[in-house]
Amino acid sequence: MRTAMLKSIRSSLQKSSSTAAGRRSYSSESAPERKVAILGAAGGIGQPLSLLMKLNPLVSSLSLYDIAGTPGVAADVSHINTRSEVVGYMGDENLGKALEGADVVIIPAGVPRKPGMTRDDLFNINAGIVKGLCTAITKYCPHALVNMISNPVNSTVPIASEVFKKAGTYDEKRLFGVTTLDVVRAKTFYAGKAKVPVAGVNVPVVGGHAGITILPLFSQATPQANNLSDEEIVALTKRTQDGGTEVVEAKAGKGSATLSMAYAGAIFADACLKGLNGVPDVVECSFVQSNVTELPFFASKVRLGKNGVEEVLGLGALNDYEKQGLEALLPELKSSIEKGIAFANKS
Ligand SMILES: NC(=O)c1ccc[n+]([C@@H]2O[C@H](COP(=O)([O-])OP(=O)(O)OC[C@H]3O[C@@H](n4cnc5c(N)ncnc54)[C@H](O)[C@@H]3O)[C@@H](O)[C@H]2O)c1
Ligand SMILES: O=C(O)C[C@H](O)C(=O)O
Repeated sequence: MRTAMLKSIRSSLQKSSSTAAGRRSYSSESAPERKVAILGAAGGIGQPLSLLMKLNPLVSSLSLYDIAGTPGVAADVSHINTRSEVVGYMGDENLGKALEGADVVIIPAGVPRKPGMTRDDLFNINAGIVKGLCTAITKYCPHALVNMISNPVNSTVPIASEVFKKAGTYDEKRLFGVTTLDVVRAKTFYAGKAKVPVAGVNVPVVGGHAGITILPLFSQATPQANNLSDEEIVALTKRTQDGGTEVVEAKAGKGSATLSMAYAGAIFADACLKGLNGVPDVVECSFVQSNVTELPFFASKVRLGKNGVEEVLGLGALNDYEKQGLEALLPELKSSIEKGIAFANKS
């Protein structure tokens, strides 16, 4: 999937460098019309994500919304000679127009961490932002696939589900917490340690998206590396769990992961679009409503289809270390989920 996306980005870029590019018709123009809305499009994630979605030939309409700054981002991105029409919308009064008819809504709106903060420290601000945006989704595009990036994902996804339930629009197949960055990191770190080409690596990451709730399953990594010790697997697990903090500390007060997140968000949105378009066997990890554990939401591999989630796949066989990790994460994840549900129902 990633290779396919890179190919399509490369092919778009190659076409851009041709003088005849503007007159060429792209084969993807025969793909269905798809509107993608990005809420928080002028932010650190929003801007590169807008660029990557503009490069995606499956998108015919790209709607960029933020409380400020979107006219500039939209004008800039709109000059790229790819398929989608780009429109920027700014301010609450334009949110409805931004969302109307959207097939996929990606939400990176909200504040990022600073060093010393946990993702849960963002709850007080981001919970309200997500609640407001999801309320608008119930009115203007209740059938859209929602890709939630705003942190704490372990709570913002339950908030969204409650907002949708209250409005009578909830469809568990259409709500996703974006945990793709954990998979991206696990692949990169594993390939580096195992000394295998990263392009062919796959690592499922399950649980949630914060600290120990992020559980990479290196026992299921492909290709299986036999050259890694137990200590190295523990270190890889910890690095994956702390990947976000590694970036927050390196940025030293200037925010959290934006570029790698935009990449991960673009991969996940691309998978959603492929699923909607009927491409078979599109599988990504995501934090979704789930029966895989006793918790109502859990990240695991998910098969995407024409209605969103087609199948939530099980965890597969875990080794003892991963079983311990699973037991350890459940209480924290449960309390983050409950915190989100309680917030959404408070008013
Ligand atoms: N899921 C993940 O893996 C992951 C990875 C990285 C960051 N994040 C989270 O993504 C969020 C955004 O991070 P960032 O670095 O882009 O932050 P940022 O501050 O650079 O950008 C956030 C944008 O949201 C906008 N915004 C605020 N309130 C809004 C509203 N009501 N409607 C629309 N837009 C609104 C802001 O104007 C800003 O442009 C943070 O919560 C961060 O923790 C999640
Ligand atoms: O770590 C953060 O605060 C941002 C994001 O969740 C990440 O994993 O990079």
